[in-house]
Amino acid sequence: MPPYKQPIPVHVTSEIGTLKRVIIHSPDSGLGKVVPSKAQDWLFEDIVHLDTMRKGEYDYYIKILLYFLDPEKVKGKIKEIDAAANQRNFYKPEHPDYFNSDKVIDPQYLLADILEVTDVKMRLIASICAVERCSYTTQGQLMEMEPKELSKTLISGTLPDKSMIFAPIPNFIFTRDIGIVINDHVLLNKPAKIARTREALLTQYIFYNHPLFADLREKIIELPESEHHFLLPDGEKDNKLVTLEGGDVMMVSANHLLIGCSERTSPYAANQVIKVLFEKNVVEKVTVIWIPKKRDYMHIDTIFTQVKKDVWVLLGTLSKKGEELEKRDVMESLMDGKVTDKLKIVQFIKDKDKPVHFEYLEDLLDDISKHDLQSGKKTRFIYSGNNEFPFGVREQWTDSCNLLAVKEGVVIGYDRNDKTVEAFRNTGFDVICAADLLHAFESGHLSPQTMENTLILLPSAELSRARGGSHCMSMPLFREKI
Ligand SMILES: NC(=[NH2+])NCCC[C@H](N)C(=O)O
Repeated sequence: MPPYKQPIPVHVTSEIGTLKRVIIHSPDSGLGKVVPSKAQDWLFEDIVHLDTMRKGEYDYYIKILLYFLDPEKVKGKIKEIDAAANQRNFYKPEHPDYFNSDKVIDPQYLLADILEVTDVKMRLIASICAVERCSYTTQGQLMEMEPKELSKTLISGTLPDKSMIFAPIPNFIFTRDIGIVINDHVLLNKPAKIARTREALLTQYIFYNHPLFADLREKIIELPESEHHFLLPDGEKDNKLVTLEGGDVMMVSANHLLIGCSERTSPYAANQVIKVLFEKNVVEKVTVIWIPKKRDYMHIDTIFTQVKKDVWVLLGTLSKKGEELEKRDVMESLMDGKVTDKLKIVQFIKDKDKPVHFEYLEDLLDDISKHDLQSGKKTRFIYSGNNEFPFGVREQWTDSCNLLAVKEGVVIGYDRNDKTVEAFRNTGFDVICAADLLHAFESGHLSPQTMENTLILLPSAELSRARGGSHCMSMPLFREKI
């Protein structure tokens, strides 16, 4: 069997252990089909320029991930890969020159693999056509397609002749939200928004059918709906909704999972997750964080992420810091409308009746650093926008708090969040932009193994308009233990 077909280990016990395998999805043509009248429904606030997003931004993300996770694919080859004559073929999952890594994995590639099996192909086409309300003729047409082309079509919604048969799924680049690895289990998502339904369906088929995940089948967790949910009158349905997206789930240490209750993840789903995980003995502790149901904070990973055992980046206005500032200067808050939306944080421990309450986000994060991760150091907090009004909220909106750790202390973020970058520098971090980092890797001045305490800046004018950062654009499958 070629390496891509052998089962791979799947295991994540933290947010910061050295990243070894990850699922990402390069912006497909569907992102270039978003129209203003649909942008809100499809969860975009703006129209992105696809070419710039790919060449000028996302391709850097891929090269950096490959340098850290699968260096042979890129080391010494960057010039060649990006030569105009090669037309970005290295980045196209359907092309023979595709980088084809089993460490940095695109679901489009996996989907093409599983569509080789006729039974899977038939069932998936039927399911998608039911959801997308396609005609019987369209189903037949899809059945005739080659797996690689079909995979592209099922994602982008566009046939090879460029006609559109259903809506794109432009948020598929945010692979964080499709599923989450919790120790050696994977929890599949139940998206809250219709725009993300097809992503969940494709992911379900990939995890249940691709040979890479053959050893994982018994460990896939799907959340059941509440019993007899279909009998509930409309008014009562809301309380029993089971919706959950990966941006609200964080594996902070082997025994401890965080779940956000947000615009996207319902309390009922959080309850189901806790039940299943405790029953299966997957974790001992689950902390639920209620955040305001607002577009700006769609998931908890838009409010905070982890950088090192003892360092976190977070939004000040929702934290202790925010409240301290408010108390200090009432007038300022009256003038600028800065209001602290208080979070509610409750921790459940297996076999203990009484949950533990945390007043502030910093208290919880400090507890994780000191007790779960044994950092042995004073916990440090880096605030979005350096906590200066109005930069904290401005930069949070462009994902200053949504960083992906490729190893402990080395994180990828966006280049546009100047004040947050300044805050990183003040905390002793090096800051380097993606292009300079690649030069330094190619010339041998830096190496992924020796780098530490660094914020890597990704160009982000287009990517940030899709409302997600590098944390959202990654679904870690394997991280080394810390
Ligand atoms: N984990 C995340 N924060 N994901 C961001 C998803 C952004 C996407 N446009 C949406 O609204 O769904």
